Amino acid sequence: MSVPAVELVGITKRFGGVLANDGVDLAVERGEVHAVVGENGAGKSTLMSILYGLHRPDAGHVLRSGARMRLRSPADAIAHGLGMVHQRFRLFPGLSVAENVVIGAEPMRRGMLDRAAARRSVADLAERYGLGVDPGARVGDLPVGTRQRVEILKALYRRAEVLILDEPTAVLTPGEAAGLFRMVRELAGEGVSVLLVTHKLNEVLAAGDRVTVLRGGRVTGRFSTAGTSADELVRAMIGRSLAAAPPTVTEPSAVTEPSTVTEPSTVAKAAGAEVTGVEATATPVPVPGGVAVGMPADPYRLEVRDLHVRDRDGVTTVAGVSFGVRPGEIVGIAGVAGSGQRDLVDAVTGLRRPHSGTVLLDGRPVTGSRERRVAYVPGDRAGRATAPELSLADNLLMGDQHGFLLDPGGVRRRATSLVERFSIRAASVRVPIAQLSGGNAQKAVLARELSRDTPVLVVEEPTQGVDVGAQEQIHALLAAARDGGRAVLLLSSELSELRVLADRVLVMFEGRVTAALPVAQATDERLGAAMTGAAMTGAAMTGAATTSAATTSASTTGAATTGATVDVRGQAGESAG
Ligand SMILES: Nc1ncnc2c1ncn2[C@@H]1O[C@H](COP(=O)(O)OP(=O)(O)OP(=O)(O)O)[C@@H](O)[C@H]1O
Repeated sequence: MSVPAVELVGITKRFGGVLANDGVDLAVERGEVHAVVGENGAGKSTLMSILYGLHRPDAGHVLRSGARMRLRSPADAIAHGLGMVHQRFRLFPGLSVAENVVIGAEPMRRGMLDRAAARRSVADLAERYGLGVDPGARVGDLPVGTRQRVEILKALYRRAEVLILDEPTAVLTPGEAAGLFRMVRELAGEGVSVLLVTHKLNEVLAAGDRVTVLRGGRVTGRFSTAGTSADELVRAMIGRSLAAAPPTVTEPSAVTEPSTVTEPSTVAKAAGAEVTGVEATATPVPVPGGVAVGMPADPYRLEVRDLHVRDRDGVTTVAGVSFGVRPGEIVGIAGVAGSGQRDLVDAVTGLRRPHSGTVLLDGRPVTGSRERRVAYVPGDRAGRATAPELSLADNLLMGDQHGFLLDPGGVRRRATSLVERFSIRAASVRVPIAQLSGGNAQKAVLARELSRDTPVLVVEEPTQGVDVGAQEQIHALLAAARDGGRAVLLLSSELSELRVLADRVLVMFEGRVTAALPVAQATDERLGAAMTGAAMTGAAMTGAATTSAATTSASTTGAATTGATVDVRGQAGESAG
């Protein structure tokens, strides 16, 4: 047998009382795609960080082509031919692809950056590995999938022969993910070894050669992907099959208050805001107690009317979007990154003031804080959802502090109960949330927001970075929130997730809704076509008409104009609509 390209031997790493890696052995052959899987907190990131020189192990060592490496920092790892592509890219948006790739290792000519040489070598590399990147393009103008290739090019430019990819498809569309894996296979064919950390077992089985499974810091399985099923991997990961023991879930906070408004606004109807062809097919959702919610006749809990949002540079990112979400309904939003869905969510949650248009909760336009009526799980967990230096307990309470100000015992009790209910793994509720594994921090945010007693729930990428067992649990919780009568707006780049959870799926492209489909009609083909603007599907026809109809209506109908402008200027909007 050949000498492995890299070999981790007996790696042990503790963080205080937490044993993150416990005598881990892992060998990666030259030209092999080796997946590392395991539930949240299993120790995958810690192991990769040790390999990349970001953490020092307490015991064990790392061999490169059979020779022991000294890894004091990433610079040592890079010098030994290792490269890592993190989930959060480290690129300068204002610089070109070539400048980003060579930065820190620039070709110089008479003391100056040799731009021509930089472009040439980046173009050569891109060509050699079939990366399809224009070296002269400005990184800020590139889609996410292409930015990721720039990160990979950066590593290859530094002569990486072992590439660590940390959940590389978390930010990619299905098409981009397929492109990435074609490229990964190409790289492997050229002799590059790829370490792939992911929660997506279909990717592991499709793109990997071998798999190492971690659980509680130890290796619990080694597989060749040939002849291995996803279920075998799951059992090694979580100790059971997924179907064997579905989690029992109780709705954390059923919303019982009745809606205050009984009719969707006539203005909205006149403007075509109700996407009729699709609404009529909405299936009633039975709930315990025999009451059906989500009936076509139910008024909207959340309604968006002819919303326009502009970014800081004045560019329109949401261009006339209208839809409603009824109690007991999950409306999914799909779209390639940058299609306006993030700004739409910002406007719905009150984080961004729309340029025009209205957001209504239970029929009333909202202007100020939505904190107490809209629970929100942001996609950008580290940036928006948590205060990293605060404890897990404090983070579990954020937004709900008032009741607990004088009751530290209450804070701890509530936190402990959420930790149990959501199976959050942490040494204690007192540790800073930054010390939790990515998936466990994500579960904490979901626990906090799902347990808040709000009629509307807005969730972005709920299962990004969480393990398969937790994915199942989170899906069950979202379904329970829906069945308890909440209106749920779900943004997800996982089409399969939208299909499992949503009652209807809206697709956004260039700031508009290009498809509005009941879930039964939301095939990959239809969604894919709408995501690239190639087709207008189902009620999107109406949706497109909605834009112009609403504009006309807004300019000719006094009530509509009032509704829109009152909301935008932040004046008392309660009487409008
Ligand atoms: N800097 C740190 N300080 C304290 N504890 C840490 C630190 N980094 C990781 N841990 C702990 O080590 C354990 C392993 O975490 P790690 O991030 O390696 O897991 P993971 O398998 O990558 O999880 P995920 O899939 O959620 O990203 C967890 O219990 C985590 O809380």
